Amino acid sequence: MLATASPGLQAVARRLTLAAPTAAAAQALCVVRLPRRLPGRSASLRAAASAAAAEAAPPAKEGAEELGFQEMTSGTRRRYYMLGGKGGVGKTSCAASLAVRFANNGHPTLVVSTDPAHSLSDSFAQDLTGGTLVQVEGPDAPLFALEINPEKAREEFRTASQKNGGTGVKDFMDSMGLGVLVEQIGELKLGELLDTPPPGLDEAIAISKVIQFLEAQEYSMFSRIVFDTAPTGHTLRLLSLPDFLDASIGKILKLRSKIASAASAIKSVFGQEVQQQDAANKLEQLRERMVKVRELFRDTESTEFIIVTIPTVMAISESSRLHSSLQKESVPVRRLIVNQVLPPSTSDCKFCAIKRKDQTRALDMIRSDPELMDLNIIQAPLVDMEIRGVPALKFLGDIVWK
Ligand SMILES: Nc1ncnc2c1ncn2[C@@H]1O[C@H](COP(=O)(O)OP(=O)(O)OP(=O)(O)O)[C@@H](O)[C@H]1O
Repeated sequence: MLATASPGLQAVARRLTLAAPTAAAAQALCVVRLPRRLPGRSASLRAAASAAAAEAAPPAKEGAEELGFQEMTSGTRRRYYMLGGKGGVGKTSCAASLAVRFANNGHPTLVVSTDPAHSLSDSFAQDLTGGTLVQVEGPDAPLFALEINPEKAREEFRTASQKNGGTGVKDFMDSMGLGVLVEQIGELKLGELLDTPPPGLDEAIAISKVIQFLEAQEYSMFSRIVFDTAPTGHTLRLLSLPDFLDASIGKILKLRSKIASAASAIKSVFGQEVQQQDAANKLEQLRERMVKVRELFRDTESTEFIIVTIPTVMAISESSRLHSSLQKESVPVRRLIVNQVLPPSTSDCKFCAIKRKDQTRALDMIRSDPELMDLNIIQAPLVDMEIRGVPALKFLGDIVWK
């Protein structure tokens, strides 16, 4: 693209990609300038935030339900917010900024990443890795982060499945004329199910792990839980996963009961019954948790899925498909964040004018898309530097979550 661009455009593009975010670059690009000094709570920061918010205010939409931050923060009953969308649109930045905003409004908050490629640590500019609760330094009320390691979470199921079967059992059952049952188990590919999991299983296990955690006393303090989910494809597969697991685990459990009587003989020779039982129990547990994940996703009282997008045709088309799939699965969606919107400016920068026109077209597309037009649209401005660290997230959060 650079090769065919005009010299002027090339110069701007070079500045876009190479330059450190200077005041001049920000002005040329008409982005919202993040205050250079971000002490977090200074009056100048608040003033800058509200000026940017006024600039980037979403157009009033007739007939749309008014959904502000007030509504998100009211009440102490626990609520879950899941942010999802296409890769790279700003899911983590929006999720982390929402978590900071909740914490600064007095809600003990937990922000969880279930994306196998975590970026919470990068976003908060703090080490939050390790798969356990880590307190985020900075906000007024307690804010904890949890990066779930899907690989680790899957390990226990894989271990159980590896114990399931083996040639010793097969030979023994063959000799008893029951080899066909072992083959049937083999066909179910129980081991493979967990060794090379179907897409979405990692994410499902990660979320189910969180549900398991949330039942523990240690987690009872959190009144707001924000999920930074994996990109769209994972989310969609995750939603269809409980049915898939229901079917395969259901078959396994049926077979287990068929085998039960014959297996008692095996037990005395190989001690395998206990292991079979163990694997089946783990799978049954997994299935139960998947059902809970599905219930959580569909609970309109406590859960909301927020789609994050950017004003480009490709991202909006994907958001439209995502919303359609979420609706089919009865997942409550009420808000759409359009991130990285160029705020209005009096600058005559040609690049910005073209870019803004493109974005305006994309925003119009949202307003006429049957899947998206009824959602509450929140516009988040493009700021002139990477949003990293609590003060920057607070800045973004104050603009986005009004
Ligand atoms: N409004 C914004 N203005 C400027 N930069 C932004 C904005 N929102 C996000 N970014 C930047 O865009 C990059 C990607 O953002 P982020 O990691 O939040 O996206 P993501 O959707 O979570 O990505 P992934 O799909 O890879 O997890 C980051 O460098 C972030 O700082």
